[in-house]
Amino acid sequence: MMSGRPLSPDISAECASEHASGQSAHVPASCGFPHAGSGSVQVSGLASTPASEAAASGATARSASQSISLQDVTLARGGRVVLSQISLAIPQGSFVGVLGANGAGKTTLFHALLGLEPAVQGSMQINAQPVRRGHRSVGYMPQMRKLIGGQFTGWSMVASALHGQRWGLPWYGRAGRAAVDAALAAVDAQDLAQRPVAALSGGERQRLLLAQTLLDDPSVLLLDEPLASLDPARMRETVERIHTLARARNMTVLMSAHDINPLLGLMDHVLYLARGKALLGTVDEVITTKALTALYGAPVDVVRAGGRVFVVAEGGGSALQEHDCGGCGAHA
Ligand SMILES: Nc1ncnc2c1ncn2[C@@H]1O[C@H](COP(=O)(O)OP(=O)(O)OP(=O)(O)O)[C@@H](O)[C@H]1O
Repeated sequence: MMSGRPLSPDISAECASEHASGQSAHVPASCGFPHAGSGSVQVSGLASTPASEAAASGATARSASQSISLQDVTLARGGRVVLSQISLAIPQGSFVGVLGANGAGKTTLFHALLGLEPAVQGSMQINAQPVRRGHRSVGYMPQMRKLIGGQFTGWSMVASALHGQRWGLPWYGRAGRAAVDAALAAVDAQDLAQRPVAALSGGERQRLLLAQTLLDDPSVLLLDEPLASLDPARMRETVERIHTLARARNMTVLMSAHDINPLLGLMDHVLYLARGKALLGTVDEVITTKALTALYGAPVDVVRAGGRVFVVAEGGGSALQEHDCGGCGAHA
């Protein structure tokens, strides 16, 4: 078994030199290199098919019940391939944890599904329609959330996502106001409506941000690290809240995270990104030493202890980094 020393805070230099040298056997799993690769895609479960099989069988992975489907999709940022020839299908109503080290491509994937980053190749559908920008059935909580300052109240902050204006002033109308009230109620945040956002805790702000994503009653929610900055108890509470909402509304949720543990028992599936590839399946299918070693192309150990899961790279260091979790210990 491999030791679990915490990751070096400055792993980027180590990753860069390993990558430049072309060595793969000892590349720390946490590097998550953008990888032009051979196009091999490892996807399991969920009616997902390796790209080659899909092509051979003529399967298109499209059906009305599929919420998100990707066929042979390659995504790049800044001219570098981040995800290569990914094919997968996620049924409506699935609660999916999107995992991967820094730079693995979680945000890139979300941006692509939002129509913000066109695919280099391949096709993407949401609700059987080609992905396009401004899809109202897709709710999105971005990773970098600037603190809204001043005396903005919780209600105003949620309402600001409605984009209503009249005579240069915010104008939401009766339906808009009702939508804001309903969204606040959905996340149990009515008590935050009249409080200044600047005076709210991180967890309370997260509830308001979640309320914003619900305004258009989306069928798909993309949540980019919604657990960042939360303490472990708040993390679990947040995941449970989102899970309950998703089940009640039959929403598909993709939630990126650096720690799988707050999601355990609630996720239907894990989408694990590494080295330009994706592995989709249940926790028991994906979070295994064999599956992750194959995905990373380097030895990775999955350790289960005390009801928690730890993914440890060879030579120590967690394959996934903790996020704002000082002293949590190395875990996936
Ligand atoms: N605007 C950009 N221009 C060029 N490259 C980018 C840009 N944004 C991201 N990248 C690169 O694309 C790769 C994937 O980044 P992405 O943000 O999707 O990763 P991530 O899995 O969300 O990482 P993290 O967990 O750190 O948020 C990284 O190598 C990153 O440096």
